Amino acid sequence: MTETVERKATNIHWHEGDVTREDRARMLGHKGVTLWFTGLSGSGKSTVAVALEKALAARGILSYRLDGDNIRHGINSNLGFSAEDRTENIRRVGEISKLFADSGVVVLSSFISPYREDREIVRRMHDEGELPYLEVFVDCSLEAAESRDPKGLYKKARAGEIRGFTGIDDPYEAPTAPELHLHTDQMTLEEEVEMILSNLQQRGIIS
Ligand SMILES: Nc1ncnc2c1ncn2[C@@H]1O[C@H](COP(=O)(O)OS(=O)(=O)O)[C@@H](OP(=O)(O)O)[C@H]1O
Ligand SMILES: Nc1ncnc2c1ncn2[C@@H]1O[C@H](COP(=O)(O)OP(=O)(O)O)[C@@H](O)[C@H]1O
Repeated sequence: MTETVERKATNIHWHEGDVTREDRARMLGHKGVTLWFTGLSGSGKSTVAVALEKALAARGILSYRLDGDNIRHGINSNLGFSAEDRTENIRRVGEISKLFADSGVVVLSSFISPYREDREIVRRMHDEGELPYLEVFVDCSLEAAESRDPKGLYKKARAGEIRGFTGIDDPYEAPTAPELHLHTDQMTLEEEVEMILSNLQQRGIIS
């Protein structure tokens, strides 16, 4: 099991159930998987996840979105944007994604997740749990993301009102071997959704 932080509890034991992951997949008619959308703010992570969720629902496939902004309102409301907090954010949402994927859901996790090592830890968590994990690089030039600026955050970052903003004065380490690579400044949203759906079909995750 991946130990990414020191475990404080002792005398704890894993408890197996009688209903298996395969049983759950049979009930749902598809397997669980985590699709991990990584990219700059404004690259299109949330937009693609929302459109994909809709397309999956139309096919009777249960998916669930985990989104940086939303998760930071709740379970991760005690985390900011320092490197340490971003790492802890990704560790927690990695574990949450793994639980959802184990339950049989198609998990759509959208987080900037700027550090390669943090993303690799999430991948390893899934590998060790024998759960499919697909990294989706939502790729877009900084210029395009900044010109979209859907929340006005780049403007604030340029004005010095936000410090440590990814792409401006904080790093983004691009994936080197993502399973899927979307160029959202060159493709349409429909093409992006279609590309993901056909990849999931090819892998036998959905029919
Ligand atoms: N300093 C700084 N850097 C980057 N992003 C910032 C920052 N401050 C606030 N925001 C808003 O927080 C959203 C990113 O949260 P994430 O949980 O995805 O970030 S991370 O993965 O921990 O890096 C991000 O959402 P998206 O624009 O959807 O990516 C922003 O809305
Ligand atoms: N091909 C595309 N794919 C995804 N988003 C696009 C595309 N073209 C334009 N956009 C726009 O880019 C913006 C992306 O914002 P958002 O999805 O919130 O990004 P992120 O979640 O990565 O911060 C939206 O306003 C969206 O309409």
